[in-house]
Amino acid sequence: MSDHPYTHLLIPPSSPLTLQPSAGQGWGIFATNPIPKNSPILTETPLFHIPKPHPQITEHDLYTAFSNLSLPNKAQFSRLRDNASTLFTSLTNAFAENSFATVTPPGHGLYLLHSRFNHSCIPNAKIPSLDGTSITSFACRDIARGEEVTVCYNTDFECRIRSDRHKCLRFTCVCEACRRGTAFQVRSDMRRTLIRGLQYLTLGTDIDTLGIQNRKSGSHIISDPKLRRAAETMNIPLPSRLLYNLLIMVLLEHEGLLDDLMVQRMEPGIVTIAHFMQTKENADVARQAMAQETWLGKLCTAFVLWGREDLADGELAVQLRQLRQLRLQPGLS
Ligand SMILES: C[S@@+](CC[C@H](N)C(=O)[O-])C[C@H]1O[C@@H](n2cnc3c(N)ncnc32)[C@H](O)[C@@H]1O
Repeated sequence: MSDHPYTHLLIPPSSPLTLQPSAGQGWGIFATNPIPKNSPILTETPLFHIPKPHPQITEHDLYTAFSNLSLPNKAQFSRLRDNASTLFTSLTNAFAENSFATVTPPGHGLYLLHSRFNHSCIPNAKIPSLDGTSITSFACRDIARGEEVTVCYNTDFECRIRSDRHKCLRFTCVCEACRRGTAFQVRSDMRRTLIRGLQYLTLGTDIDTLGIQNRKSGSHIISDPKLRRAAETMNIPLPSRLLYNLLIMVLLEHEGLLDDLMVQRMEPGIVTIAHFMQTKENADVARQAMAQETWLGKLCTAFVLWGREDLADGELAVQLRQLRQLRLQPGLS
């Protein structure tokens, strides 16, 4: 182990991290000190950046980029191994396993250290989308000294079950949510199936068809045809919409996925739904629910709304249908 090429990869002294073997997943990055939730973990600039979409990046582009590196950087690059074991068979393979997409400028960069983070379906770290070519990862929950730092390699895994996730990953994930035969894994699949169904009810479409017109819908998720039709035509009443969204938050929390970034993404929509209600009794319950401290508290308080309708249901359905039309137009997101 002492002479493994990764022991020569340079970690900035300011980062509380070390590289070491990780059971069943090659090597990984581990915390050498506690890392508090929301604090930065590691900032890294790419060894090189290629301003092209991935399929257009050729072996020749990579060879040119490699040739232009300084000698110490060439040496760093030469330490990369396929999952810490064998040499990569081509620059294209090495780049595929060690690069991240950047948004501005559009392209892909080769990041020696962030590519050493192993994947977890319940990660403790995140890498926000890249503005500029420098990456900073941060802790999405408290990380203990000695704990492995992990990120989720895909963006929509919160509503995908184990078998579905493994098709996307191309390796057999060994994280807690994937360890077969455990009670946690069984419950995890149940929670993620429920989240996917609840998303169908609130968005009117399945994750696999989101934003795509005329594609086979994932409508098997909701078996009741009446409920499915109501979801697809955006006719789910506001009180149910609120309950479905609160239930998603509770399920995400139980799954260990409700970090601050997720709350920032989800909360504004839930607050809007609560404020949109026009039937006074509903609006009063929604206000009381939203004043509760925890997501479970909000859900329990809102539960009396189950099965109710609201005066604003029709107006909301029209607005949501318009919004969906806009999203489906090319160039709009
Ligand atoms: C970008 S590398 C991560 C670092 C790698 N472990 C190393 O030693 O260089 C991605 C590869 O690590 C392995 N890996 C990452 N996360 C894993 C996980 N949760 N379970 C099993 N293998 C994992 C897989 O072989 C994957 O193709």
